[in-house]
Amino acid sequence: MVEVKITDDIKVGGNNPCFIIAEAGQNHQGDIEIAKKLIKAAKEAGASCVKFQKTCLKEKFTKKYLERSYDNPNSWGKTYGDHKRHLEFTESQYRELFKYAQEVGILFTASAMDMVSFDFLVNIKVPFIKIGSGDSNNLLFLKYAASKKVPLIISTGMVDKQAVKTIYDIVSAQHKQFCLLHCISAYPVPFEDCNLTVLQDYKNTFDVPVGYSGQELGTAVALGAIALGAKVLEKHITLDKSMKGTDHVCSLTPAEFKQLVRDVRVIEASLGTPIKKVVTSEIPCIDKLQKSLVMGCTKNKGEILYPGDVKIKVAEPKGLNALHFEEVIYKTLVYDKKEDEPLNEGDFC
Ligand SMILES: CC(=O)N[C@H](C=O)[C@@H](O)[C@H](O)[C@H](O)COP(=O)(O)O
Ligand SMILES: C=C(OP(=O)(O)O)C(=O)O
Repeated sequence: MVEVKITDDIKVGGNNPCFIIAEAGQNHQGDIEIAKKLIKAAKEAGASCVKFQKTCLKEKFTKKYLERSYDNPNSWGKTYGDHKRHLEFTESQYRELFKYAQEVGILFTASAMDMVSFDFLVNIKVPFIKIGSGDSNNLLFLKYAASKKVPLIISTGMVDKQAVKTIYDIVSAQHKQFCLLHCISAYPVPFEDCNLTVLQDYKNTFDVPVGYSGQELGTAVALGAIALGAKVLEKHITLDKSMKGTDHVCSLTPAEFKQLVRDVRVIEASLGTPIKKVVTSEIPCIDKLQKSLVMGCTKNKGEILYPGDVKIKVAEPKGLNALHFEEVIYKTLVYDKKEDEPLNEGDFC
């Protein structure tokens, strides 16, 4: 069973608890104080890690793309470049946030949106690096990232299964310290597009931990992902869904995130074993309400028990488990029995 080692104490996959990433992304509005509040909120919500997005704009985008007009209610500038420059923290701000997260006591990382950002994140020694869906077709980058031998969490939005296989082959040729996240890149994702059962296919196909990065509204789908075996879960976190920015609408508030973490842990605890058996906690109910075999009428020693003579009731004291009904009928009573008396082994032959 492949496990991905994030720190000496934290491993992902196998029987380890689901690794829950609070994706602060760019919900900080370009304001480091809001970013710190998001880090704190992620910690208080019980997330395993808080994550931002690191971009070197001229590495990720062409000049022309950065010059294109970005005129919409979520924009922080006239052009896409102005918008992204407003949202991008400097390297020294990243170091400050990393340090703050350490003080708060939560793992900190970012998605590397390009090779320059990847190198920076390796350099500051984040515990793992996320590669977002924007790079799920960027095989050159994935190969480069894999060659650096740091743990990776790779999202697979915007591509099909064939491409995901290629990602798996490229990265696993270098090492198996990576996870693959099923993801649909829409903000928000319509529920009917989530295709959560892809997770089962990923589990059957790939020999690395799989998880889910969800951009749909609410927490129900994310919880479904846990039930389907997600070992990593990523959801956006925001201080306020009505803030300006593309991702706030499909993010969770700190209170919602906290509830999500609690619910994830409940589902994990409840998945248990696929072996159906009677468990200890059922014994009081068995004693109180499970039915057993009793006499349906008064009969004497030597008489035959016909179907109507044996009843199934909640009884005190109990008779044989009612599952044995068929084994009792047409047997001969060894003792006299009154109506409602329990029928036990040894009472018939
Ligand atoms: C695919 C991808 O990178 N998606 C990211 C992760 O989910 C998003 O957070 C984008 O950065 C965000 O939606 C971009 O918004 P705008 O373009 O308004 O800055
Ligand atoms: C784009 C990202 O993630 P995802 O593809 O999982 O939404 C990211 O983490 O930057």
